[in-house]
Amino acid sequence: MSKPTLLIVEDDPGLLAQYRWAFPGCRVVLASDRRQAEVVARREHPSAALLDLGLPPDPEGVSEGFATLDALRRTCPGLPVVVASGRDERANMLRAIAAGAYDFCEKPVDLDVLRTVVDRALRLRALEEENRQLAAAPRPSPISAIITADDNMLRVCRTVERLAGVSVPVLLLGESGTGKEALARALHELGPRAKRPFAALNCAAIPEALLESELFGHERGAFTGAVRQVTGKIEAANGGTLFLDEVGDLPMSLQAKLLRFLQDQVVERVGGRTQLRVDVRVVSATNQPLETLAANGGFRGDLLYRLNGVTVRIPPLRERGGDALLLARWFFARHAQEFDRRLRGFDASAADAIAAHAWPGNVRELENRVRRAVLMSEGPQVSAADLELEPAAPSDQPLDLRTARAAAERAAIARALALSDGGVAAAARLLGISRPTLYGLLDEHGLTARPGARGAAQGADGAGEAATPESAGIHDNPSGDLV
Ligand SMILES: Nc1ncnc2c1ncn2[C@@H]1O[C@H](COP(=O)(O)OP(=O)(O)OP(=O)(O)O)[C@@H](O)[C@H]1O
Repeated sequence: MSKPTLLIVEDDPGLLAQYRWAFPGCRVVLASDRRQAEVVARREHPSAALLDLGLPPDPEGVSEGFATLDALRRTCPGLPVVVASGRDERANMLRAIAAGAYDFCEKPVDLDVLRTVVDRALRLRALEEENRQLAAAPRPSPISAIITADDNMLRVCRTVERLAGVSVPVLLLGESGTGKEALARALHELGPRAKRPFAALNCAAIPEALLESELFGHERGAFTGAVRQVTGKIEAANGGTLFLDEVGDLPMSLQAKLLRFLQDQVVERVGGRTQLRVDVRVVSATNQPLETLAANGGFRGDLLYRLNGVTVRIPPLRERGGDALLLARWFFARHAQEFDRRLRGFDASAADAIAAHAWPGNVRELENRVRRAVLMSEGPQVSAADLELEPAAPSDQPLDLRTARAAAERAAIARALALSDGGVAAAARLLGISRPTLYGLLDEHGLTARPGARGAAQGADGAGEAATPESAGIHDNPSGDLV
């Protein structure tokens, strides 16, 4: 863990020298007036501050001290500031507390007392930060195969989780590659049928002539070439779940037969005479507007009614906030490991292009592009060209200023996250803002950091930070920590 940063604002060189060594558990940064205090606070994001109220140009009064307190509270909201002031200045101390100071210490300070007060302020700050991170952490999807931080998609996942426990037929509506099959499997695996079979049939991928036998099976000799008895998907799914993908492509003749099965839960193999009782949960999916099809006579209304006990609409990837980048990083990590490629994530062009692309093929398209890029990339980082994506065109930026600013802010954050591989501390540094501010903006824009990156980000925060300028009152100490 890196040491917490303590900002000390004091104009007395003797006291500064004393303070410099008084907090071995902290990285101490110094400022001797309001301007320096603001500069250092903005750059160093201290966890606590100690502030002398008598500062130049009013070292005998308190006006500058109060102005500095105000400035610090504006620069670093939530920063606990411990105020130090001369004896018999109780009224000032109380005024400081009323103005938002965390605590006060009388001068001349007793270092042991001061250490205790500062320590308490630091612990408070750490606790607040931890709570904030927990609150802002991406809520995990209840379905392990689904990576998302988008509220609507999380709602879909929770619905699927709830529906898994009951056997109602579920109709999944969504564009190709949005995760319909993944969710159908989740409906099966999270429910009581999990130990029984899951059988999937893509109604659009099988020629009409073979589809009936695929679904219902056939007896030996049922038709030319039927040399042996074959079990259909419905029978194969007995006790478990049958997933009918692209159900909108089911030919009319089979729609009637499927309806009979759904009504009676019995199947008859092609060429057979016996009716077999089965217990099958049906989950179906389509990217076609079934209701319109039904209204136009292209799909049986009574079958639609049977299939959609509950309809779950899956949003396309382009409507899922920052999911494209989140998923891209996730697939990147997976495939870089799979292919043993030591790449350093996405470059800026890739991050921009991923955020700008409309993803007509949704998650499947995204995974394919990332997999290919991981395999083919020749540079240290994956670029837009590696992903075979057009560089993001600035021309579709909105003209309305407020929207344009929000879009630009969102794009910059997404880009910084991608460049820092989802690490919050590094992204905040790239953006020139504090981590708390970034967490706030992530919430505002519905973006997420790399799941699990928060701890790592915290650890990395102090480590690589170059905080120097003497002008801002920062000096080196022999231990190598900045004091
Ligand atoms: N949110 C997600 N997180 C991780 N992987 C996902 C997610 N959504 C989809 N996938 C993966 O993307 C691929 C495509 O998903 P899936 O086959 O479930 O889509 P689909 O909607 O059924 O597509 P189609 O309609 O073309 O059959 C699969 O490999 C799936 O595991």
